[in-house]
Amino acid sequence: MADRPNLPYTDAVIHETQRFGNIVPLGFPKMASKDSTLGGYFIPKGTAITTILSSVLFDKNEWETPDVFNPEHFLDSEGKFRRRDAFLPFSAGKRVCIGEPLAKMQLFLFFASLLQRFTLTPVPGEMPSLEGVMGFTYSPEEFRMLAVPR
Ligand code: HEM
Repeated sequence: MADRPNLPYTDAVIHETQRFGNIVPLGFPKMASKDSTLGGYFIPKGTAITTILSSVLFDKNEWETPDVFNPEHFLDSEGKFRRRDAFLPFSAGKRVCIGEPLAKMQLFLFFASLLQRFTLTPVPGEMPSLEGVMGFTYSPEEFRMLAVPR
């Protein structure tokens, strides 16, 4: 496992953006290949199943402020990055996202470089909506923002 990048707050903001952004709320449908029991529920062979990652990314028992964008979810009392078991935007288990390491590396490199060069702010009077658009993925409504060179 690679070391964590040495910018804990940036790292925490990116993780919180992934948690709050919840861009793959429903997984790809699967089918139980044999009779199984999961969490006390009997699942007969042939049952169609999908994950609902929103249920864990916004779980009130896991997150201090599940419905608020709060990078502190990923910081300990000394400001160091802390992993959270409920951070599962790439799902988990056998069918976990195969692109997770690549996506994480790119998100960090892209946003760290962007934020080193620009200050991003909303256009005055045009606060972006937090309501997303549901399709195959959950994406933000179109919005404008200002990128001011630092
Ligand atoms: C922020 C970026 C990404 C997110 C949030 C994401 C999320 C996910 C999730 C939740 C799944 C599991 C879906 C399910 O079966 O329930 C998945 C599967 C998958 N992802 Fe990603 N993904 C991302 C980027 C990528 C990238 C960059 C690649 C390829 C380079 C990739 C390739 C795949 C593939 C091939 C699967 C299917 C794996 C399997 O069923 O065995 N993803 N992704």
